[in-house]
Amino acid sequence: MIYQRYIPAHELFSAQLELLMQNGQLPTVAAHLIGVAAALAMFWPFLDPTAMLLWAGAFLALLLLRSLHMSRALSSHAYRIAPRWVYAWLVLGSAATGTIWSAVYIYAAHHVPITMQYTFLLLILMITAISVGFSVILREYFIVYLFTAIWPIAWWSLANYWEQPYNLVLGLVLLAFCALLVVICDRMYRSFRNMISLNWEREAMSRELGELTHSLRERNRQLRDARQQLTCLANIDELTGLGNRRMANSALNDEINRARRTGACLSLVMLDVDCFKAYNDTYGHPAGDRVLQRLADLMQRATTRAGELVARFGGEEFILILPGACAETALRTAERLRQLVEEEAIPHAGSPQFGVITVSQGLLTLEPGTDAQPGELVSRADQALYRAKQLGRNRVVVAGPSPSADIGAAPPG
Ligand SMILES: Nc1nc2c(ncn2[C@@H]2O[C@H](COP(=O)(O)OP(=O)(O)OP(=O)(O)O)[C@@H](O)[C@H]2O)c(=O)[nH]1
Repeated sequence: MIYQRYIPAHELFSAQLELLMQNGQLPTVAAHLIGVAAALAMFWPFLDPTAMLLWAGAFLALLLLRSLHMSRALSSHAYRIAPRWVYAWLVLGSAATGTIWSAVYIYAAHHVPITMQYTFLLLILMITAISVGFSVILREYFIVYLFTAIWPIAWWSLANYWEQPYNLVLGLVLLAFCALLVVICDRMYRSFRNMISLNWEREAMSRELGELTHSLRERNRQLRDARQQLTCLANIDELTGLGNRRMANSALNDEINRARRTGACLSLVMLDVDCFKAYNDTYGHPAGDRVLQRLADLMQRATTRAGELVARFGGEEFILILPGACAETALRTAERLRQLVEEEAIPHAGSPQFGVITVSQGLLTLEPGTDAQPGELVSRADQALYRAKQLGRNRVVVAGPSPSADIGAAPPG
């Protein structure tokens, strides 16, 4: 469809019909009404008034029918559904009105003065000239009118050349007039058709462009979604739904830079499940997985402040990044988490000291104005965690300036 640039013949025909009816409906009725009124005024003294009124009534009824036909065809879109049928009726109406005018002229020629007769002819020619303006959209439609309204008068004039002095000349002039109008009408018809085709092509192209833009937008959206999904997959730990090590590293980097810029504190907690190997050995690996998921929930409950992030750093080790938290606040958070885990009371027969799942944590705070690399911070927090394990597990150890200065903040209760 996108490569089609020429209007199909049936669509061109329907468009011509539509244009003809839209533009021609009013001028047709108006021109013929003026013609009827003028004919009545001119012939009233010479012809039988009753016959004239009957004629005018019949003509008006015909005009009304034509107008109704056009309105119905336009509103029901019949010109698209059954264009041939609509066209046939239009041509029939055109032939009927043309025939009426020529018949009236020929009849009046025997009953009215010659000046009146020629004035009437001028009137018919004027109506024809008005018609040419819009009815050439469909060449044949106009030609039918021309050959029913003017052509018979021309031949009648030639056939009766002896009756009136100018009949011969008039007949020849009218024949020439018909020929001229046919040529003009053909030219106009071609330009109208080109205009419709061009219009159609422009509309088709802008429609295609619209569809193309729409599908490109849709494609972009899909790509954006896919990218988001990929980013998500690349940063999320499948088991716990927390961020993974990759996300943690990137967040830590960002937070160190932010802390450096704003001069705020930044704390970091490394957390490890105690005696987890024993748990796996006792309860099985799937049960161990479920414990990790429950712990992930607890860690999220303990870190609700804006900007705080929990990630799975690897295996059964987790990291908590606490932007803006100085040592005291961070210790409170870590301790609350330790208690939450303890209170969760997940049975752990393999934990000789506690009998439930516990966690050890190493906490490190980056004081304002201190510079450090992410790896260095993680390593120092890890050392504090190692100390927590050494000191008996289930506790938080705050990293000091050196490993020997680490502070075991929360002895097991
Ligand atoms: N179920 C489960 N176990 C895991 C996962 N990742 C690591 N582990 C287990 O975690 C255990 C870690 O054991 P260790 O490093 O020896 O430490 P631990 O037994 O926790 O002892 P401490 O750390 O000294 O208290 C190993 O048995 C791993 O198999 C996991 O995704 N699911």
